Amino acid sequence: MPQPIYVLNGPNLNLLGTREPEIYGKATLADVEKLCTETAAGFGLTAICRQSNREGELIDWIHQARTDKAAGIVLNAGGYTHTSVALHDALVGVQIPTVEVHVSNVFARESFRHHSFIAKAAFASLCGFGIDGYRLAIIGLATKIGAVAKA
Ligand SMILES: O=C1C[C@@](O)(C(=O)O)C[C@@H](O)[C@@H]1O
Repeated sequence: MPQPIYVLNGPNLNLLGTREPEIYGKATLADVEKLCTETAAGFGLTAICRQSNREGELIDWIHQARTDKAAGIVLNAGGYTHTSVALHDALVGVQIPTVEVHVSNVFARESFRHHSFIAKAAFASLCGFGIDGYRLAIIGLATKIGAVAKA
């Protein structure tokens, strides 16, 4: 079985496509997950895609990623980005290379979005590329872990 990477989306990202489309665009979570699955496959990786509106469930999946020997995590923690010490601690606890992603450019928005508890536990952060940020995150993660693009 190809090596797994976890793609985790947090609260309200199930509403992508209908939620504030002027900020988040019109693509849906299903579009995000398809993009991630295809991009990961291009590097011989399997994207395990999950979304939850609950902090504890996201933490459980971060722990699960270690059990599954995941090669990496792509995480859009949504609003928990700006509040969750517990998600930060989970990422530090599992020591799996992580990329933080945001659909919107959080630094061009309200000041309460300018701080991320995830960033300190991630090796890279991407924001403002729309859903293409997930594709870019997987390419960067693949490079970091030495996964080779399939011909
Ligand atoms: O829910 C979200 C989505 C978000 O993570 C993004 O993808 O742009 C940015 C967060 O500030 C916000 O709470």
